[in-house]
This record gives sequence, C-alpha cells and structure tokens, in this order.
Amino acid sequence: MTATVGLAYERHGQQTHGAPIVLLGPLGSDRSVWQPQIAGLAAAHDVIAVDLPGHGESPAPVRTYTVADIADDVAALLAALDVTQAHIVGLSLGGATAQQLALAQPDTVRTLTLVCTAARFGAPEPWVDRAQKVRVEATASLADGVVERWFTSTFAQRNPAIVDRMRAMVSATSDEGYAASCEAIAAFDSRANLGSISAPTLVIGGAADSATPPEHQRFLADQIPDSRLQILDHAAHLASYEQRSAVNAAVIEHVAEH
Ligand SMILES: O=C(O)CC1=CCC(=O)O1
Repeated sequence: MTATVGLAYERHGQQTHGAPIVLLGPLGSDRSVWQPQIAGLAAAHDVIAVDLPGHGESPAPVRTYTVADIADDVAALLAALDVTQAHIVGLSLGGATAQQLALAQPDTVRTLTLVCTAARFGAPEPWVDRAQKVRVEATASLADGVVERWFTSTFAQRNPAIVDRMRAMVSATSDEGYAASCEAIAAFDSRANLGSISAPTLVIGGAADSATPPEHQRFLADQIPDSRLQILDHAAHLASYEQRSAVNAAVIEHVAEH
C-alpha cells in the first residue's frame, strides 16, 4: 500500500487499540526487516511498518536529503493515515528519524523506542565515501559487509537463509536512495538536542553491535530525560531480528506503560 505522500507501508493488527506502533528501519532495509516485530506485536497492537525514502517501495529522493526530511515524510504519512499519536520504534537510520520526529512533532510521539542507533554516526567522511561508492558500484557491492554487521557470527552460521534474504534486501535497495541516505546520515547530529525529547524513551542496544556500539546507546539514554536503557547480549546491529523475543517484550512493556 502507498500513502498519498509517497511512503510505502503495511499495516497489521488491531486498529481499535489506540496509538499504533510505527516501525522505521535501518539503511538498506525495506519494511520486511520488521517481520519478527509484525509477527510478535500485531496480535494485540496496530502495527505500521514503513519503507524509508529510497528504500523498498518508497520513491528515491531526487535531491539532497536530510534526516529531518525523512522525519517530515513519516509525519506526512501519519497525517495521511489520520494517526495523531504513535509509538515510534526506529532502528539505526530509522532511530535517527525517530529522534528527529520526537523533536519536531512531540505531540505525535507517544513513546519512542530507539534500537541500535546513535545521535551521531561518527565522522561524516566515511558516509560520503560510502555514498560515492554506491553511486559507482551499486548497493549490491556493499551487501556482504552490511549484513556482516547486522548479525553475530553465531546467528549467521545457524541461520544462513535469513542472512541470504537480508543480503538480497540490501542489494535490492535503490542505489540513489541508499546514497542519499548515507549523505543524510553524514549530516545527522542530534547530540545537542536530546535533552529536549519529551517522549518516554526506551533505548535498546546490542552488546555485539560494531556499527552503533553500546556507548552510543548509553549516550542517548544519558541525554534523553525520560529514558531507560537495555543492552541485549548475543545481538549485533539488527538486534530486532536476532533478539526478537527480548525486543518485542521490551516494546510491549514500554507501550503498555504509556
Ligand atoms: O550499514 C551500517 O554500517 C550500519 C548503519 C548505520 C546507520 C544505519 O542505518 O545502518
């Protein structure tokens, strides 16, 4: 399904149970990355999984793009769906978008769950370099490295079919969408603004996450006033997949409290 504003999404579960849970994924993903959450949450919740701009079925940006622009697109999608309040769950780039949405639209964000994300994803140069590489060599050229950061080696060895599926998903991401999103990540820096986030916030990290290691999650939890932190063992960057039960239980508890 496509909203009038152009972001593709899918909606599952019980639409009568108040504010929906909105899922925003990482760089190089489409909304299928949230399959473990859709399976675990939709029995009792209204769940909306979104393709970020230039990802999945959402159109690729035709100009320079910022995380604030992505958050505006998500806000427009929610408005088009008549959603006035939502529980926002974002992982990595989706988590940056979720922070920005909480800052720009505090009344819309009932709760925030930030998974394996950061206030700043390191120095800009590697992201600009990655954008350039993708424009020359295509997203598929990065897929092996990306998926290696998503899972612990133990999980990857035991679940080769999942790893193959995720690699194919990354490879299928539009080159321009991926590159523009890298540039958005390069420019993203919420460090000075985190103290203004008013939404009750759950920060979840993976103990083995090399892309956004636990110190990033500690910083977010230290700076966001109404927040708590959970670091999961046996999880790399895609903690929502590898530790699906723990992540789903934490989200359900967080949402139920608010
Ligand atoms: O692809 C990576 O290196 C990890 C990552 C950082 C931001 C994001 O969305 O994924």
